[in-house]
Amino acid sequence: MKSALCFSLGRVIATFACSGEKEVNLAVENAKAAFKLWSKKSGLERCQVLLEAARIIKERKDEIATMETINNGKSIFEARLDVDTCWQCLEYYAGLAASMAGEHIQLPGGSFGYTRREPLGVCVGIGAWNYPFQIACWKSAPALACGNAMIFKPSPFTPVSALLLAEIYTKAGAPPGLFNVVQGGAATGQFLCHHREVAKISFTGSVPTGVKIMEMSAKGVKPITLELGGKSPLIIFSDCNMENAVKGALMANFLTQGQVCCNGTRVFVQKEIADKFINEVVKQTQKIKLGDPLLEDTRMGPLINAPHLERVLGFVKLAKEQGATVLCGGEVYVPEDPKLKHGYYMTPCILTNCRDDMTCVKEEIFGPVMSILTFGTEAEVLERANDTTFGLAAGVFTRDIQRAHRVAAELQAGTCYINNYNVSPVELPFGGYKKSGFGRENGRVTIEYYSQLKTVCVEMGDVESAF
Ligand SMILES: NC(=O)c1ccc[n+]([C@@H]2O[C@H](COP(=O)([O-])OP(=O)(O)OC[C@H]3O[C@@H](n4cnc5c(N)ncnc54)[C@H](O)[C@@H]3O)[C@@H](O)[C@H]2O)c1
Ligand SMILES: O=CCc1c[nH]cn1
Repeated sequence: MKSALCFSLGRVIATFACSGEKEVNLAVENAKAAFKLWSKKSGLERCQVLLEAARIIKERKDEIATMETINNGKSIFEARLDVDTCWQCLEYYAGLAASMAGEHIQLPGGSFGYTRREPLGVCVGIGAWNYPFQIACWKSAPALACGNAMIFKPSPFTPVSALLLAEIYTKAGAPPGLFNVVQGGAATGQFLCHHREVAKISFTGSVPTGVKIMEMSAKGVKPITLELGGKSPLIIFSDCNMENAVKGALMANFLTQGQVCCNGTRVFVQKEIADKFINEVVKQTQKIKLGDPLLEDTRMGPLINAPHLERVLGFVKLAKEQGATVLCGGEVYVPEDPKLKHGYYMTPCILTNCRDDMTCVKEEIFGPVMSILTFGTEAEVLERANDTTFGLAAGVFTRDIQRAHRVAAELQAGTCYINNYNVSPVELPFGGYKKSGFGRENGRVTIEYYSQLKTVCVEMGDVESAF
């Protein structure tokens, strides 16, 4: 079976064989062998390998970013920022690996107990196509730090950059098979999820696939992390710093051509400033440079593939039919450069006159489409912002510090941004409420999702038998 990689510019750049059951079994066997060695290493020894891998990522930043741009279509400018979040992630979990420890608990009569934080075994990571290298790092770094092995399956639309990570871990001193990449789509993913020897699955992707992963993991009673989709609200109060709010709205909608899970695509603007905000946000959106993603000044490249472009354009068409007004964009874009003419480009789109019941406001579009809604009061906007089955992220722009924290506390979302949007420092946990999933990536807490706690109870006296 072959999987063709379609570069977002419309050309096939490589083909990969999809892994079947036999290859998945082999990857699991190799991972088990690597786990035996790796899980016996001290935290400091694991830290050293992760730090060396982070160093190599930094050293090869431009090469990895270029590969990611070719892999996915995002601008080289953004791909470099993604790579920064990757080596930072490895450095962060390297530090935690070295300092991982259990507790000592004193019991009566000199007896005591202690806890050991132990790895789970062979973990599986399954990734989406929007942040291919970053997703592979965000999953593998905490997994390896805790002493696990990982088999990673990238999306068949972006199979390339995870292979670079495998090469880097090996160069950094990881045992062969510790981080293995298998290629393929749903069938390969299913072999991995059903495998008896797989201890944990960490999945990033859509809600419907997340439901299937949950069903498969339930059969094997396997712990899972689900990083799923969103339809996040961004609330702009009239007392905001307008310039920052406009910048924030662009950051919340147009990174990676709008194909970002936590995008704040429902932009609620307080009525008093709506006209001014809308004018400015349209002006700035029209300035975004589309084109060859490998050029330094490009800020938006093509969407991932033709069916996805059609789907996103379909949302814009439906929004118009349902009464929304297109203030800019929402159209196919054909760059002047003839070598780009087969790319899947569209212009970034701003919709106004939106209502909460419109499809563009309710469903995840996963493209460069911002829906603007107006509101009157804080209580009203909170109710509307939370009226969604998703809960990945949310944002608020205001100068009123009490209001900012009050609103953040009321928003039903895993991450709330105050006066910024779509920054992802590795120190902060990231993950969803409601149908956006559960479990977390990044931050100290992720150690708990890749390890299990063993309690050792030690008797220092004689057994007091009940019999
Ligand atoms: N919350 C997050 O951190 C996060 C990050 C990035 C993307 N996403 C979400 O991902 C979605 C877009 O990504 P996508 O289109 O690649 O998602 P998708 O669900 O179609 O695919 C994700 C991965 O799952 C695999 N897969 C598909 N069917 C499977 C099955 N039955 N069993 C096992 N594996 C299977 C795919 O091959 C791919 O590797 C959006 O909804 C987006 O919001 C979420
Ligand atoms: O797509 C969602 C994951 C993400 C957000 N920012 C960087 N990565």
